[in-house]
Amino acid sequence: MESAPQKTIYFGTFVHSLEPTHLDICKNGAIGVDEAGKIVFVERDVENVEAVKKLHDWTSDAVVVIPTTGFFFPGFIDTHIHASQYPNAGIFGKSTLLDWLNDYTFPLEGSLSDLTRASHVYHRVVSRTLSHGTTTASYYATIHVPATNLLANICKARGQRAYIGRVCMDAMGPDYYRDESAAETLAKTRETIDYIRSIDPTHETVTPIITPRFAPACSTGCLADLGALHRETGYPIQTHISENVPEVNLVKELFPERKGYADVYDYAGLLTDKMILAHAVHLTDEEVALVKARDAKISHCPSSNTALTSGCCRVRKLMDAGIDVGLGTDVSGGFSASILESARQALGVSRFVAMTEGDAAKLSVEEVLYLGTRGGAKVVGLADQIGGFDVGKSWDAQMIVLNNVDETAQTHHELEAPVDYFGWETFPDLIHKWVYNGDDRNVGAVWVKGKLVHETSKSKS
Ligand SMILES: Nc1nc2[nH]cnc2c(=O)[nH]1
Ligand SMILES: [Zn+2]
Repeated sequence: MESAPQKTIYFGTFVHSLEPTHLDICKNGAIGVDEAGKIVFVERDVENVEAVKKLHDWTSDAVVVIPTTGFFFPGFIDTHIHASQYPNAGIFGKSTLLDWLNDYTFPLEGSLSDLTRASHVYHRVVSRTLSHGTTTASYYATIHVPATNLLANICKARGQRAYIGRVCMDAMGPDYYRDESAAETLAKTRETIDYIRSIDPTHETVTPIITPRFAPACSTGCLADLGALHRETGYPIQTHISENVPEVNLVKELFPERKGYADVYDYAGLLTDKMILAHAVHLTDEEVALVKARDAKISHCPSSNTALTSGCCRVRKLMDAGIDVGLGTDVSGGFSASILESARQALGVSRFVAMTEGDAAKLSVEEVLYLGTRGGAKVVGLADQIGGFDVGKSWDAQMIVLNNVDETAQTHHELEAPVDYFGWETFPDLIHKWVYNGDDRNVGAVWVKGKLVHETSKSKS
């Protein structure tokens, strides 16, 4: 469901990250958004909408007022998600990465050669991520060009900003699910790039992303070709790195001439400021320095790292090194399509690290919200457009509504949301309650570029 954007004032409390440790909470705010979905003013301590309209010579009557038990928040950015794996979310048993790929993942991905099945899966995952407030996602599809192109169509039609990656793998996987050669990998990747260019030439909504699955799944020639394609086209790249120990050892075996895992990508010309590296759990100090030197980005995927017992990522260390970090759900290594769940898991994992390495490792609620929004925007290369409520940025936002349990209140929002608001909490406390207890029932509406892309039926009034 979409509606055309019109000049609109969003009125009420808004919350967004300014820096990792600074969450800006503005009560009685007013944000003006133009027909192009751009934020044209941000006012604080506003008395009423009429005063704001007068101040800005605003002629449109469109106003969205947040319920008193809610706030506008930037849309979440999922920096790493496998759209094709969504049917397996929650199915992984006691497996670890390499056996999980063979036993659960390749068979499912292979089955999406069937376009009817792919259509079903991709519609559902886009609906689900939008309902969780994800306004931008960096997707992995499969090796199939038609199904990958279909994912691009669906994201474009639904209005979700998306990076669409055709998965490249010529050195791993069953016969029915692998590229026959590096030449085939390159040709099919170009096909998807051309298709996405044809449906969205300026990449307003969907953008191709070059997607070598991970080093062990790609021949040296394939990686080099994709590095050259990146240089030629300037399109971003996504892959996995140092997720679990057997995988790191496999890379040492397969690429003995390279100094390490990060060097495999660097040598191929893939470790650039447009690279999103998922996981980065077991990077050495030298690799952290190399990632920083190349300004490559990291997607932290805590749900997945715990589910597949891959390890505990030292996020504090990465942030302290000055690396841009965002959050990824990594469905279906991760069991949930919600970035709010990833934020919660990031809090938990950082506490496990703190139990052995000291309190400095602990992330705060403010920090994980930063990673899920402004941090994620840097990771996907859209820091100038999304991630916060600044003039000039796009209105990519979600309306968060809490459940008002004050029986004497005049206004009761109808959402049966799982975070109870008693009325005596401080606003920062409410945010903490939302992060630890909230889910998609708290998401009343979602906008991308000013366009309504999701609304829960009960929030319509
Ligand atoms: N979590 C995860 N790691 C990978 N490494 C290579 N492929 C995958 C994948 O699909 N998921
Ligand atoms: Zn992944």
